[in-house]
Amino acid sequence: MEYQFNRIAVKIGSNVLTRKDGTLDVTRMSALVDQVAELHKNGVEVVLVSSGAVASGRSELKPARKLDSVEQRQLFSAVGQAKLINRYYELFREHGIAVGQVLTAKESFATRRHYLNQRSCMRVMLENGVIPIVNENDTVSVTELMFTDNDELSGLVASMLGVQALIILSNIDGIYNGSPSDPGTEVIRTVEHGKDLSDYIRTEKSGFGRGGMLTKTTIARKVADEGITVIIANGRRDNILTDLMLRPETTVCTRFVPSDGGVSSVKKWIAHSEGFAKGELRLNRKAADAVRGDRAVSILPVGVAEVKGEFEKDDIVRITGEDGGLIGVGRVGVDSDEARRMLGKHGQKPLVHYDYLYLE
Ligand SMILES: Nc1ncnc2c1ncn2[C@@H]1O[C@H](COP(=O)(O)OP(=O)(O)O)[C@@H](O)[C@H]1O
Ligand SMILES: N[C@@H](CCC(=O)OP(=O)(O)O)C(=O)O
Repeated sequence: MEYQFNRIAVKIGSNVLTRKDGTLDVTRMSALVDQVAELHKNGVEVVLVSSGAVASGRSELKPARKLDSVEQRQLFSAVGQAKLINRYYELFREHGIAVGQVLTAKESFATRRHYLNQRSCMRVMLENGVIPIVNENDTVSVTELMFTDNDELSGLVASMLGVQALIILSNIDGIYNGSPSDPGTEVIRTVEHGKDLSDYIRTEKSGFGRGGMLTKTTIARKVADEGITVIIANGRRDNILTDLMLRPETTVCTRFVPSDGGVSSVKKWIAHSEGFAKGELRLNRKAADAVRGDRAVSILPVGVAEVKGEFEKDDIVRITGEDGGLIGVGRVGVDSDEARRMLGKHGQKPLVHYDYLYLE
């Protein structure tokens, strides 16, 4: 069989795995496992990012008192993740395939060392024919430091492992060019680099989801810019994965066309690290224009109007323009005290070298 990709990440959204009453949809899960197993047997490496812990725990329990949202998330995910991984384990075992659980948190990607550690964990699993099943560890994730949702996590995993495609499965056929429930609206089949979709995306989410279509679109764009095809499709459709892999032209989905420029491993890490930024370099107008231009330029002290916050050498900092708007993120070559001393001076080494600069 001729598959179009041989290493993919598949994100399965809460809504794909959850029935209307909140219980785990084992029939759907089993159908998806069958398809992943078929791909795996035909030599396609698959990493699964699966939601569904909170949703599947919720239906198991009747809390003794009213719980706040953090307690609910902790309790439901603790029970639900065990149930979820157990199901996956049993379903894949029927195909003779080993799976492994990777529970992670945003902090586990915070430094380059953490990031590489996560990468080696998943790489060694793939090397040994084990399918990693990744989810955020909702039992310990602190609200302010959580991933927006598993779309963000799946983008990070896809980028980190250098997959050829990230397939985001939700309960909808793709991104619609209007309200999905309005007659006359249809799925946008292809999204080219730079196409603005903001008019189409409504902020509402489906019943059990966390981030909604907005995070999917933001993540899809970022990942496609790194050279990875991103597909948003309906995980509730029969044979969706097999169809996407074998019959891409005739299967309804939204496909983000990947950029062809290769992005270095360090830049990929930086691209997904804005949430860890410790400080900020605010550029003057001339520097901002230069950085936004076509040429590859580093951030020199002479172009920085203000250094905000405290940071160490090699931390991630936000790069902003005169108006404070985000231009990019980068790994800074000096600590904040030294950066302040160098501010505005000519003939100094770059504060952020171009190789460690990711522009939005
Ligand atoms: N333009 C749009 N096209 C498609 N879906 C949209 C659009 N705008 C908002 N949505 C909503 O996004 C939802 C999918 O996101 P989400 O609830 O996060 O799902 P998941 O749990 O699978 O991640 C859809 O069910 C739909 O209600
Ligand atoms: N870690 C959570 C995932 C919640 C979440 O982000 O869901 P989704 O809307 O599918 O991206 C869980 O397993 O319930």
